Amino acid sequence: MAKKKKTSTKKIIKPRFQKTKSFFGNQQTQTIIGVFVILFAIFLLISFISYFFNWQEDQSQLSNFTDKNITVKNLLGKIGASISHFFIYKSFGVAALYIPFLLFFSGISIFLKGKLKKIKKSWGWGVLGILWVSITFGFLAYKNSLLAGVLGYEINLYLQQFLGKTGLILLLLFLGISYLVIRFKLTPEALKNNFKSSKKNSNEVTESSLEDDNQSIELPLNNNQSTQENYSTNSNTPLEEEKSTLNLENTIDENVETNNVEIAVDQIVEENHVNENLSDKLVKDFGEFDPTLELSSYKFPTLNLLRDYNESISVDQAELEANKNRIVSTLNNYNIGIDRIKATVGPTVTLYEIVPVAGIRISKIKNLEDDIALSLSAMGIRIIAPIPGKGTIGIEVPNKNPTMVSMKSVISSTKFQNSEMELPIALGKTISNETFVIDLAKMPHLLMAGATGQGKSVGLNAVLTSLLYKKHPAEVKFVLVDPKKVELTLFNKIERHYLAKLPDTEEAIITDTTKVVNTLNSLCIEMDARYDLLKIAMVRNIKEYNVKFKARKLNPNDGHKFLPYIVLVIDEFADLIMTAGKEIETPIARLAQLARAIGIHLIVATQRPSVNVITGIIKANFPARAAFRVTSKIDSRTILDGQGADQLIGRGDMLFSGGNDIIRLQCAFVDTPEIEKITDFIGLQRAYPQAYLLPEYSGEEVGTSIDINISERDALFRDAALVIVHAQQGSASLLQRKLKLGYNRAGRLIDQLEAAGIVGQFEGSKARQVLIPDEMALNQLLDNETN
Ligand SMILES: Nc1ncnc2c1ncn2[C@@H]1O[C@H](COP(=O)(O)OP(=O)(O)OP(=O)(O)O)[C@@H](O)[C@H]1O
Repeated sequence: MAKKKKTSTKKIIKPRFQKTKSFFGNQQTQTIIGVFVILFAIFLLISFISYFFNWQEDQSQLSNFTDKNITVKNLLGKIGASISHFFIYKSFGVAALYIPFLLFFSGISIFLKGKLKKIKKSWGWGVLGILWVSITFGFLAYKNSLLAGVLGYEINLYLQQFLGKTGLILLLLFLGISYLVIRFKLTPEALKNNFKSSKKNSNEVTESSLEDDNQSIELPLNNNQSTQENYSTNSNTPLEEEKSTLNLENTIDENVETNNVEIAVDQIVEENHVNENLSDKLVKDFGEFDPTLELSSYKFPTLNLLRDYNESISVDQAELEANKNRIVSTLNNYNIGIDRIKATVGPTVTLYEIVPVAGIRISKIKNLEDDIALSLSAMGIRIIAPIPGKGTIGIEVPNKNPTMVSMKSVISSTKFQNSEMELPIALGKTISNETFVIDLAKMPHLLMAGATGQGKSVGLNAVLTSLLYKKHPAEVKFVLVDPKKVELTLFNKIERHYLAKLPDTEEAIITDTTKVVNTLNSLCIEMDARYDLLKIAMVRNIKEYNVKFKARKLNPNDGHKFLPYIVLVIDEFADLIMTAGKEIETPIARLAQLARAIGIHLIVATQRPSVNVITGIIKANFPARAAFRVTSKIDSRTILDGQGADQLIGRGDMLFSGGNDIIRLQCAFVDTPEIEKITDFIGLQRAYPQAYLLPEYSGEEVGTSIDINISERDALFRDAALVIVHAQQGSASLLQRKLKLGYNRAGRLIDQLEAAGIVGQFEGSKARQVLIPDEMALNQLLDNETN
């Protein structure tokens, strides 16, 4: 609970704070502020110094600050005199001189983009020091008004009242010593060590000067006498002196014999060491890695690009009353008594929450759904029995005058604006008129279904718009698949900002089935590559990886890079499955199963949510489903695992299931002109040199070579041959249908069959001739080949 409260306060403060932060974080602003502070410090220093010489004469003039006839002697005029008077005379006395120095170093620090923390620290200590000096002078030199300053003197008097003079002396001593100990780490040990090291330094100086005096010592083998002298300078007691002399004599004797042999000693190479971990140093020097830097001047689309609609929900009291009466009387007809009834008016539907009298079975009301709908003579009635989390029964009845939910209203909601989700999507509004925001990164894939004209494309646009309003081009990339070739074309304008594509392709938006297969396989390669990067970085998901990369803990020379999220949007999925079958389903299923951790998320929309389109394996990996109106209960069950989507009223009325509960929403409406404005706004800004490039996938071309090696034949070659021979018809579409293959693969198989001499040559629109009469002949041919 407490935690919740905390986040909500944070949410309110953040946007304004972020603006200020980015203003001050701006390099130009920092330079200007830095220069200003440095010059102001110099201004203060000059005026302070000048004040010490002229204060008595200037002081009397200050009361007439605005009088033109009155002049002051301070080098920096009336303002200089006034400021100095305030800081020196009225406040801290001579200690105020430290203020310009503090300002000067702060200015330098800001100018050189130093750390704010350091500046704060030096000010903290500086102000304490100034106070201490001022109070101490207030106590010791109270007669000199410039030494102490009024403030220092007054504090000193105040403290004297409580502590007496001796007490104050002791307190000042204690504070002064504590200051030195904490600020400059001045402990007795430190002083002792300092003293020792300075003594040692002076010894070293003496020794080295000795060496300088007696250069022959460099070659001890030739000059015994001086060596002895040199060593003995280090001995302390006479005994030690004697020992060392003895030892030396021995060595010297040996050396005398060998003194002609030269010895070359390799220089000892000292390894370099650093005091700071490299990544910490990099972060300190350059700050955290900022992925948005390349497009640092990028501006997010503004809210005024979105249209305003008249959106205030009007509550029609008469309509509410009439519906209530009809509900009560219908239920009474079936002997269901009602205890209480409450209405919540939403944008498209009104929820009537009913508390039945004790003893009524909920299933009884649920079974009467159609009868109630009939008696209310309205489509779109949905009965929720019971409402999860409440003991009531809900009946949703469409409003006579539904209200449109504009994209602007959901994008501008604080719920969306303050959301700290990875991939926030404002889908629409709930029945209680709250903006409904979901995190695509958590879902992690979304399946959208709805009959034609019920709002799917608008829904997809709402998803993309949400991401464009919240994510920088460096953070998210879209792969758009649009077989209809019309829905997503406008997004072409933001290709170099937000889209990803295969290398060597012209259009980023994919409309062709072959390219879809290649792109899906390329995404699988990207997925595997990302998993490798995650493994090397020893992190579990893209979020942790990017945090580590930003903290400069991953070296770009090892292949590490900032990983943007990739959102794959497929419109008209049914079309693709029908034309390319397994070739599409396999990579989709693979991506859906594995891609969540590495930041690839799928949004798949289909008109036909039938089981051969949304297969078990796809369904199992898409826990989040959005259903617009569908035409049958079966379709509703396929998409939502429950009915209800067939009861919706269309035009963006939708049910969303995030895994458990099903929520009724009115999808936000965004029109083509609005999308055009947004994409224009983004598209006209500076962009990356090209779209984000996906890894190359070398899908084989159709029918390139007839000379196909037996070992390179498709695994389904024999099955395909059988199909063709049985049907006596050499067509690729037959293979597609019978073997559930994609167009490409079927085409490749036909080529292989031609190379094997099973079918004849390509004859335009006619099916190819089949050259093998029956299965036996086929077996014979294939067996001969292997022998
Ligand atoms: N959220 C909404 N609010 C209000 N009206 C909507 C909403 N969504 C869709 N509509 C209306 O329904 C029409 C059709 O919507 P849309 O083009 O999204 O349908 P669709 O499901 O994509 O159809 P198709 O599958 O044929 O492309 C829109 O032109 C608009 O008038």
